[in-house]
Amino acid sequence: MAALLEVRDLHTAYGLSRVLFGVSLEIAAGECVCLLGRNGVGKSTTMRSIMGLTRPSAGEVRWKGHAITGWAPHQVARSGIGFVPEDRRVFADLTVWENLDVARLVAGRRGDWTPDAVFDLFPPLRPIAGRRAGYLSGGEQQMLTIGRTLMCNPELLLLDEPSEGLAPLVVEHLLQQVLVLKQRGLTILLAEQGVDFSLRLADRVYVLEKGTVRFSGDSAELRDDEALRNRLLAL
Ligand SMILES: Nc1ncnc2c1ncn2[C@@H]1O[C@H](COP(=O)(O)OP(=O)(O)OP(=O)(O)O)[C@@H](O)[C@H]1O
Repeated sequence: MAALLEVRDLHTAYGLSRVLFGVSLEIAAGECVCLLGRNGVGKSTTMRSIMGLTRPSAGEVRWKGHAITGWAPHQVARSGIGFVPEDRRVFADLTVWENLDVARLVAGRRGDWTPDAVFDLFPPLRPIAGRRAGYLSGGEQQMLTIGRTLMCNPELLLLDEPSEGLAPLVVEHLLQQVLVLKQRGLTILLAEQGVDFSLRLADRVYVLEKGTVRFSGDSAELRDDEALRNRLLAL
């Protein structure tokens, strides 16, 4: 299995506060991989380190066989990695459609995604295309943030805690929509605390604990072994 993304022995700190202590992981093209683990174990920091938003102090990020460690976030994005951050940043004063169109203008990557294709994936956004994004619900904002990232035509999508703070029904819809992306062959790295959400989506998981990988394996292994799940995730 040739890795599309390879993270090798990543160490990252915020000032003097060390957060990652040698995280390594791999994702092959078309895979959906999940980073699982409790609050504060370093899932977001791993994603931020991949994106170049927080510079690792040691280790390497390789994308399609090339080292991209230390690249600026816009260079990483232009190389084909899209990031949907935890805090769902939308341009509140722009309409839904404008939020999507802006992404197309800055993307600099050719591909199939258009606002119309995003509305096909997320039908609830179509009737509110003219509404300012600041007035959307949490679920609509999450769809828009994912849609905006898709407009940059990524080959790998990093999704940070997409289900956080959303009602169960909204999470279920979101899960179906991410499954569609997976079925279309998009490679996905997901960070989640929601174990059910993750295990239904992911092919493989990495469980993080205090900035290290405590377990890696097939999702089915965790799904079928309650004792292992309890031990790793202390549910
Ligand atoms: N900008 C920052 N400055 C200082 N410390 C930070 C910063 N961002 C995160 N941290 C700390 O780094 C640690 C790991 O945080 P991180 O967000 O990567 O964890 P996480 O597993 O994604 O959890 P969460 O679900 O809370 O996002 C935490 O102790 C957090 O307080």
